[in-house]
Amino acid sequence: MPSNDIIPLPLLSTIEDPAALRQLPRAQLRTLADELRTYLLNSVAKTGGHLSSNLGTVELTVALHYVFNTPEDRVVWDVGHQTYPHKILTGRRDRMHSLRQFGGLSGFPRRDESPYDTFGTAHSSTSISAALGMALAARIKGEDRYSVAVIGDGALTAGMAFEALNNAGVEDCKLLVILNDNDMSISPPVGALNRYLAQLMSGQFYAAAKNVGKSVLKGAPPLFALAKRIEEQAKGMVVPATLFEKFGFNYIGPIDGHDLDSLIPTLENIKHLKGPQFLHVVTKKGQGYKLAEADPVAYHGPGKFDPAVGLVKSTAVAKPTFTQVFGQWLCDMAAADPRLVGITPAMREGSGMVEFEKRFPARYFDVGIAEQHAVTFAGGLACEGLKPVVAIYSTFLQRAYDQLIHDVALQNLPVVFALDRAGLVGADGATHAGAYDIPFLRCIPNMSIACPADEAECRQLLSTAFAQNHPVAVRYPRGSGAGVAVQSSLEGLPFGKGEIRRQGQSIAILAFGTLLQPALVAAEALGATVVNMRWAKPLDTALLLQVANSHQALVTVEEGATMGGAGSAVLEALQAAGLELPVLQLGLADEFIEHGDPAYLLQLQGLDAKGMQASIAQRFGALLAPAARAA
Ligand SMILES: Cc1ncc(C[n+]2csc(CCOP(=O)(O)OP(=O)(O)O)c2C)c(N)n1
Ligand SMILES: CC(=O)[C@@H](O)[C@H](O)COP(=O)(O)O
Ligand SMILES: [Mg+2]
Repeated sequence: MPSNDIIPLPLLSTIEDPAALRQLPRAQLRTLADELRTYLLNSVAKTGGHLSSNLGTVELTVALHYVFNTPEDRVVWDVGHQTYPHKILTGRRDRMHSLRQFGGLSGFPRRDESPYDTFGTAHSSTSISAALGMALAARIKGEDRYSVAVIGDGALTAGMAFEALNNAGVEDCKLLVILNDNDMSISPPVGALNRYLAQLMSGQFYAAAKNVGKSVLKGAPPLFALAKRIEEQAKGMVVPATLFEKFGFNYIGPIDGHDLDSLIPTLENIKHLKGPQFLHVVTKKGQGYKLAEADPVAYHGPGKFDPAVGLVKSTAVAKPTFTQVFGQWLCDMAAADPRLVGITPAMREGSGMVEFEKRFPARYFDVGIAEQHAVTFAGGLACEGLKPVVAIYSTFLQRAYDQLIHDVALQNLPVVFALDRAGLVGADGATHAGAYDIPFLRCIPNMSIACPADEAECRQLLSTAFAQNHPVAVRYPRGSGAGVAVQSSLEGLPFGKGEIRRQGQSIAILAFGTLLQPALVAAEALGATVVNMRWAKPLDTALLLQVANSHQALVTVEEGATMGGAGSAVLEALQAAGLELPVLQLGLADEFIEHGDPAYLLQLQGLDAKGMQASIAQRFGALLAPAARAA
């Protein structure tokens, strides 16, 4: 397929903002949506990004900006991974080539990027709460505008979405919740809600009302109101109210989310209704690009590809990622120990659990986007003598903090947390960075935190964690590491023990996790000692004190927030031992770190070998040998 530079996009190229879109005659919107889809596909093929969800929201985006007076009317996109069409129509078309790259457009809505991005999202299931806040603010301030939340069927499974529905259903405000139901999360959706939506869709008990509704929705508002009453009577007689009506919403749908002739009149009519409205829209993930329609999972977040060819499996022998190392360990340990159960909150692929599900279906639990539930559920399993492994991205564990404390740690339950995406993640940026887990975990009693330095240690420390009788988190980053060969043994490393990796003098670098590799390089130039600490909690205090007593200065290194992190733990331990020794803490600065190439971001944080060397030389230059000072 030719690139966007040479594909003629006569209509799309005239739309610099939604006001221009609203000037178009309705008859032209189909053409606009087609051009938008073409542009989107070509653009994401060049940058990589969340493709299939965006292909599925093209018509909905056109319809929303056409019918509503954005940005006066507020549209909040849940997760926000489906907002590329929205970005293209709201003045950012020409910057799509910079998507998810350093200094470029974010892959998610950002209030500082555009007034049309009404709320920052990326973690799911926040849209209804935020839109309700906006709707009630409008009511309080006497402003006449609509607030719209667009939420997917996957995101709707989270408790937070239901907390918001529960609150919204009794409020008299201009709130519209649009359920974008594509019958997919990242992987196939799970749970009873999904079954219920399928039932609604099957139309078995809703067909009559729906048909009445459909003709009504195309009519003028007064007619609509009349027919709505007929519809309600019909529903009252023959069908139970939907779940959403029980919550106090006026339920409308399901309607075809790719049919602008359904979407636009329906939305126009909804604008005249009073009270909270719930519109059920049915879309297809990957719509309009056959390969993505056939495999929406693979095209959920692909890298760059040629749209004419599609995704191609690389034949090069690649280093295994930490995720793969975890996935293999999980299967091996499950084969060895029947007590092991694996839990994922809707991240089967990302967390490396595809094979585990195939081999151990009875011990595999995808609980949906429900991190809080996942953690407490693990607690329950552990109470009964099972050994739960919760595979969860560091950033998403933030959701389940109280559950971690109250339901697991306080009861000292043996749950293993396989914390993937610890540290910087790259293209997803600040919302997804696993920057805070060491600080937020290490203050919890009973909790331990392992920080493997490479792939081999990752497997070993998972085994160590699994052998404990209390909660342990093993944190490892996105992608691959040093490429250290992983052994097939399930033997663990000693609990809470580090090791000296390089013996130097004057200065000792204490590395926590994968930054051990650049630390070794920096130490070579500086003549410094390097300690692979392995555990942020418990700290190997014996080793720490031994090193502290034999060096003049310490440097701590971690890919996580410096504030309150492993370096802080070292300071606390030194203080407790009454040792006064200068310590330089290297880690992520007290700022949100934007999207970009992870290696470049680490460099900007001074966490590559050169950066570490420079910081150490600057702070402790006087302690270095003259040759090292000059290097
Ligand atoms: C709290 C949280 N957990 C997990 C994720 C990862 N995640 C992003 S999109 C997604 C699936 C969302 O499904 P749905 O809302 O139906 O949108 P679709 O991808 O189908 O468009 C998941 C699990 C997240 N962003 N936030
Ligand atoms: C939107 C979202 O939360 C996920 O799709 C996320 O972007 C996946 O990240 P990984 O690519 O690291 O699995
Ligand atoms: Mg979905």
